Amino acid sequence: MGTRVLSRLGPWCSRVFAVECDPNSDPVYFSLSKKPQTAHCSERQAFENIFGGAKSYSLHVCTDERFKRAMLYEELKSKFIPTLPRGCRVLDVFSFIPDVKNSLFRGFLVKGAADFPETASILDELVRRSGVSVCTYVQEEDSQQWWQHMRSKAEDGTEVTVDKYCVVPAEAPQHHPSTLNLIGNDVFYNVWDAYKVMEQCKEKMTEAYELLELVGQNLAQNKGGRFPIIAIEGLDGTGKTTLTRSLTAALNASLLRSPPECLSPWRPRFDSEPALLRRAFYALGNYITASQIATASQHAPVIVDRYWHSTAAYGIATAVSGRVENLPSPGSEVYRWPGDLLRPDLVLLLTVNPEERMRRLDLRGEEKTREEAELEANQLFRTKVEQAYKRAEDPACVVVDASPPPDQVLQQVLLLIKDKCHL
Ligand SMILES: Nc1ncnc2c1ncn2[C@@H]1O[C@H](COP(=O)(O)OP(=O)(O)O)[C@@H](O)[C@H]1O
Ligand SMILES: Nc1ccn([C@@H]2O[C@H](COP(=O)(O)OP(=O)(O)O)[C@@H](O)[C@H]2O)c(=O)n1
Repeated sequence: MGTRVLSRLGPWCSRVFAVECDPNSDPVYFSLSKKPQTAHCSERQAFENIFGGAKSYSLHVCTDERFKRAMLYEELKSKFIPTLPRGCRVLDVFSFIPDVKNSLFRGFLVKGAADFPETASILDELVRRSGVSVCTYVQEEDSQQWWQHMRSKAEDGTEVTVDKYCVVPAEAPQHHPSTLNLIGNDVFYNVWDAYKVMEQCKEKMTEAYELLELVGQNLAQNKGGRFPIIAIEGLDGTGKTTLTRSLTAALNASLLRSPPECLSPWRPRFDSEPALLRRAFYALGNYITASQIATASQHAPVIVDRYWHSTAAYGIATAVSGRVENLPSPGSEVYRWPGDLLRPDLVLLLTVNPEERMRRLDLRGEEKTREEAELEANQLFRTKVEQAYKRAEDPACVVVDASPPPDQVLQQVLLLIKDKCHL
């Protein structure tokens, strides 16, 4: 178990736990105590709901190395969880120290596992894995209290219960736990932070190696020319491609995109990697696009189809679970622009209502990225992406109603550009 982590981030028993049962309501929060404490009836009911009538398990990825943490989490999610019998219910569980950045460990609560003996043996196997801790939740009959047993393997291979704590109710923290690790895991605020992530997999992935080479060649030039730079943002299907094309013709501009064309062949590969790598890929793509913008803006206005705000808005909305209210509040540092990335002069956020967006996507009928497919199925996620866009600062997004016909949207945008960029 991650002793180094626990010494840096405090002992296990000082952590708070959050179990998410339903994305539309608050998680159930609990902490640990050596001494039993009496819980109110409603709190006992909440524990009953999350742990169920029989023994439950929780798995926590406990390492402060972000790369290892991302890989282990993905492995549990994609390889281990699908092997559980259908009758088991799996809930997301967080363990964290309130208000301490980067203290979040993600994991899973497996409910109903005791009904399937084979599940217990699979979970037992995980006790041996470095970076993963396994706990069981047991209700003591006489006291009706739930106890968390933290398990490990002794050196001779026999299983031992290392520690045992009473599960007690905890207050909801001020900020949702899923916001604690955003910086440096889901959003990168300088090129080197994303670069370091990519470096960790360059031995195993030739795509990562080649991407790093490209970034290295494109970093020198990062100052805009004398022509304005206009980024067009919005959810898929809001009309970005249509508008960027007509705008480029109307302004005699250069059209660029993020990720840039040169990264297109590697995109499917990174889209199927764990979130940390996927985010690092898109973050680095912005720096390559920035270098192309720097050159192009010396000769003509530049239109960019998606840029940094897409990377940040999708990254934040994917990582922050549950309700829109769980997003970091407006003004939070997560909505800032990276200091080392070429800034656009104007960012336009295209918005249309969900029905119209769906109608347009159906008409287009193309293949979608996995993230876009999830987005389509999930109205809550879409709302979070749009909210994150709207909270971006310096430059903020100027919201454009993109529901009128294409030509009207173009005229509206041309007026905006004339006003803001004096073109
Ligand atoms: N203003 C508009 N009114 C009606 N349909 C539109 C409009 N803009 C785009 N479309 C259509 O909607 C679909 C999605 O537009 P597209 O430009 O590809 O969006 P995005 O690049 O944002 O995913 C396309 O079939 C396009 O022809
Ligand atoms: N600059 C960018 C562009 C895309 N993306 C990611 O790419 C996905 C959307 O890209 P896309 O190419 O499907 O979008 P459209 O250009 O089709 O609207 C989102 O899921 C984002 O996570 C990003 O992170 N940063």
